[in-house]
Amino acid sequence: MTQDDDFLTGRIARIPVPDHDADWERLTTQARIAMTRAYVPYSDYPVGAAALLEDGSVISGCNVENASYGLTLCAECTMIGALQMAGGGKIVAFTCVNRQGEYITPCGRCRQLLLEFSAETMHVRTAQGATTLDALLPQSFGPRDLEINTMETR
Ligand SMILES: O=c1ccn([C@H]2C[C@H](O)[C@@H](CO)O2)c(=O)[nH]1
Repeated sequence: MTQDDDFLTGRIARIPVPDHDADWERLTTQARIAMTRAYVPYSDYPVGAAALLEDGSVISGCNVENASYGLTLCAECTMIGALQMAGGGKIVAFTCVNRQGEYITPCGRCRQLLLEFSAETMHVRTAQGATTLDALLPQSFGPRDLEINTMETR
């Protein structure tokens, strides 16, 4: 097993925030793999999301649509559910891609979902490059305002 395989399966500790294109590329690979699991009979727009957690593990998700269109779960939603089911954790880096492998930025609701499980320095890779969740969701209201530690709630 190569170091890349270890990264993809979340078995090795990583630096807190990807500094290098190669680190983002590995995370994006996980998002692309997740995208292939999407259930998108209505939009035909598959999305995959992947997050690197503080402990070095990687969690991913795909969008899951519904005949009642508005009930669609974005890839970020299923990823956050998977994160909690896997024992919780804080996200230090996140990325999201479409079928073409292009970076897309999370919708408004999903920015708030991500905030709930974010490390304070959480970075997001967008088509414009790496940025912070704070930049995508300025003046936010989240668990830190309620002095809730997301790791202590389970
Ligand atoms: O960040 C995003 C943006 C869109 N979608 C999904 C929702 C819907 O299934 C499809 C088209 O909007 O893309 C996501 O999963 N994540």
